[in-house]
Amino acid sequence: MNPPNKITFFSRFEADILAGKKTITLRDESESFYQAGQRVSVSNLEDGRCYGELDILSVEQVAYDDLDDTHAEQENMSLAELKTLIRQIYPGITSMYLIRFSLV
Ligand SMILES: CC(=O)Nc1ccn([C@@H]2O[C@H](CO)[C@@H](O)[C@H]2O)c(=O)n1
Repeated sequence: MNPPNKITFFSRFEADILAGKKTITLRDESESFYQAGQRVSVSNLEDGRCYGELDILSVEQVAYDDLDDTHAEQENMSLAELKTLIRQIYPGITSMYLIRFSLV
């Protein structure tokens, strides 16, 4: 089975993604199937509305404890905000998948 060629984000990130201010996302094992070179449609989780396409540039594992200011900058937030957010979305997670993307 081919991995789904779509990715969803919380709708509050749409503006940052379209402006090129958010260029990475951190996901758990359930979304580790994305592959560099893949083109995916991007849509809002809440209403399913598709608003563009992303090229997946890389997928690599990263530990929660290794998140740094560079990751936060690529998420267009502070490191404290990013770590709090991850704790909310993925309670107790220690290892994630860092997915780099560019808007098509
Ligand atoms: C919609 C859905 O299924 N899942 C997720 C999971 C994560 N994220 C964002 O990725 C970054 C790191 O986790 C942060 O910016 C998160 O808010 C998201 O938008 N949607």
